[in-house]
Amino acid sequence: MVLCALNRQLLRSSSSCCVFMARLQTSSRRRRCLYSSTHGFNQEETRQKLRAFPGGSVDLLKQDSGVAVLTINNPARMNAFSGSMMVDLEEKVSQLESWTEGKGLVVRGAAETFCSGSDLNAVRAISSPQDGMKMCMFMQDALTRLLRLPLVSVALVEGRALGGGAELTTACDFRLMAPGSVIQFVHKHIGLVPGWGGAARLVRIVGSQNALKLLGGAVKVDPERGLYVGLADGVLEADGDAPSAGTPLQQAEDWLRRYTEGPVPVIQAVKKVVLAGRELPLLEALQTEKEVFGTVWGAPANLRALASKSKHK
Ligand SMILES: CCCC(=O)SCCNC(=O)CCNC(=O)[C@H](O)C(C)(C)COP(=O)(O)OP(=O)(O)OC[C@H]1O[C@@H](n2cnc3c(N)ncnc32)[C@H](O)[C@@H]1OP(=O)(O)O
Repeated sequence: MVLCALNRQLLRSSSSCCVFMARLQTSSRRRRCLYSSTHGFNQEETRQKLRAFPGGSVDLLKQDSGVAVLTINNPARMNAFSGSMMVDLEEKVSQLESWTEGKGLVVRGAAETFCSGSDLNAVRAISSPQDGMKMCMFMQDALTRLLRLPLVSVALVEGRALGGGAELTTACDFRLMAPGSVIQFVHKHIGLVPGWGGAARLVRIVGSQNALKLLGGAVKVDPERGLYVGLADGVLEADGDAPSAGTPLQQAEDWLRRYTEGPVPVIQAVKKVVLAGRELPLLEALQTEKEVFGTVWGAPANLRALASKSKHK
């Protein structure tokens, strides 16, 4: 009886694991959106609405090293997200989904500050609950897909990451903070809670106790506190303290290198198994791990390593 139940569970998890694997596959076709018409969501219609609030851009630079740089670019508004930038972000995520040679991603803001969240002018203009929900679903989809990319990603936080900007940092695998930088979930101060998936992700990163403190108190998280609560994974050298360390972007790329060094299929496989463990119940995560394992076992990188009889001293 117990075995039957276990078999049934395995069968169920095996089919949902296949769905998860299919979602993980890097392909040139556009991904299925997190929300659909059953949720009252039409992605194309929302895109059109968001484009009515122009300004700034989200820029993508794919490098031969396999590490891309995504820049939130609206310095006149402390890199706040206009509507057209939300559309830009989703398009850049689509481009990264089909980047077969990619291994890593740095997400940063232009002009030495990260991002001050939603453009408050757009927020005021689309303050109806229906439009707010559409923007929320659009950004949840874009940021969930950003975190699910088979790339190891890091948010390079200089200056401030406020509101939606703080949420964006949680859509990366890691966060590096520059001296003097601040991550702050200011939502409570403007009568909101995170809506871009930031609360759900924050709980997974720092635990529910710390998440409640950071959201409930709209706490300013500086690098020291960031390391303490586990929101930050590293702190950059201050400008001038160690000139040889390079610019913040160079430091972030150097920091990321230890995770992106190696063959593309292996790096992508590492990210996929961690993602499965992060998002799926145990049985489904195990199934996915098996599928991903099957893609690297006996593959060229594996055979080369075996032939070289490498030692791990
Ligand atoms: C679900 C998403 C929820 C959200 O993200 S809601 C948005 C949350 N973010 C905020 O409330 C940030 C509000 N802004 C601020 O607190 C301050 O501007 C900030 C970022 C601390 C910078 O302060 P300062 O260094 O004194 O600079 P400043 O205030 O003069 O700002 C320079 C220019 O940038 C503008 N700005 C900053 N954040 C903005 C935003 N989110 N939307 C629209 N415009 C924004 C600000 O209005 C100012 O423009 P201007 O020079 O007056 O034309």
